[in-house]
Amino acid sequence: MAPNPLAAPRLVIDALSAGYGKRRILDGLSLPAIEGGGVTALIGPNAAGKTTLLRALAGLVPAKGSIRLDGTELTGLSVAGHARFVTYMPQALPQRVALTVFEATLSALMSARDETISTPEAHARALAALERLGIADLALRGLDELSGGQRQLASLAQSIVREPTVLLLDEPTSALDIHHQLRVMQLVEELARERAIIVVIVLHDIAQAARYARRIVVLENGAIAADGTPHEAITPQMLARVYRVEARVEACSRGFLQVIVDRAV
Ligand SMILES: Nc1ncnc2c1ncn2[C@@H]1O[C@H](COP(=O)(O)OP(=O)(O)OP(=O)(O)O)[C@@H](O)[C@H]1O
Repeated sequence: MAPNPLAAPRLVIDALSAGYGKRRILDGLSLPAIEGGGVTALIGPNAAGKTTLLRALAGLVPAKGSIRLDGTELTGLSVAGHARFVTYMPQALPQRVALTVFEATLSALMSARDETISTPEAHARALAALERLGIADLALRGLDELSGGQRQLASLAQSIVREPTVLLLDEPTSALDIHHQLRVMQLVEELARERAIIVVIVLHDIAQAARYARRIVVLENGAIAADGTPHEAITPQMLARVYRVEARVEACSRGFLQVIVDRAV
């Protein structure tokens, strides 16, 4: 059964195991449904398994167990089968290929669609994606001529233009200055609400995760260490246990949650 486009989609992960060769990184991981309409941030220390989880959701590492998007079981589908529903933006910046930013965005759109789409409409959508990210001025520049941050924005344009039901973003702001970090986070949050899609985003900036995500999932050693609203998940106790830092969690004058780290322990 195809996902119902009228209702916010639900992604249910049940007893998911995934890894590399014989090495299991996720071992029977289950999560209450991730719902569309808001951002879910996936945080946790280095090597916790965050990328592995996103890659398993995108069908890019072998996985056992169940990943259900509404009525559709994703495990067992081919990479192309996953791509009908899920778009994954990897942490590594895209290869230096000889396409312009516009051509790469257009090509990402065309490769994601089952049905045909008229050329003017495809062009309009590609341009709209670049405009939303504030990089329309880069449309005719070659991908191989861009700075690291510009390449990250171009890569993000290729992900959002596909209009997936599930958007998985692995540290999409790691190369960006503070203006572009906030711009991207605002856009991602708007897209989740406007299109009622599922967005799962891996972030290392805990305060940014708290500000833009509706739900925070903390991963540690391939298992869930905390899961809830930012206030529920981000606590001094969690930071001490999972990140091994002594930290205070306080609201700033505008009510945004701040993490003040005093020392590593
Ligand atoms: N291609 C691979 N082959 C073998 N092991 C891998 C591979 N990719 C990752 N791993 C291992 O899987 C574990 C989890 O890695 P993963 O990249 O999922 O962590 P992460 O939470 O995303 O980390 P980081 O925050 O450092 O990016 C690590 O121990 C890592 O060494």
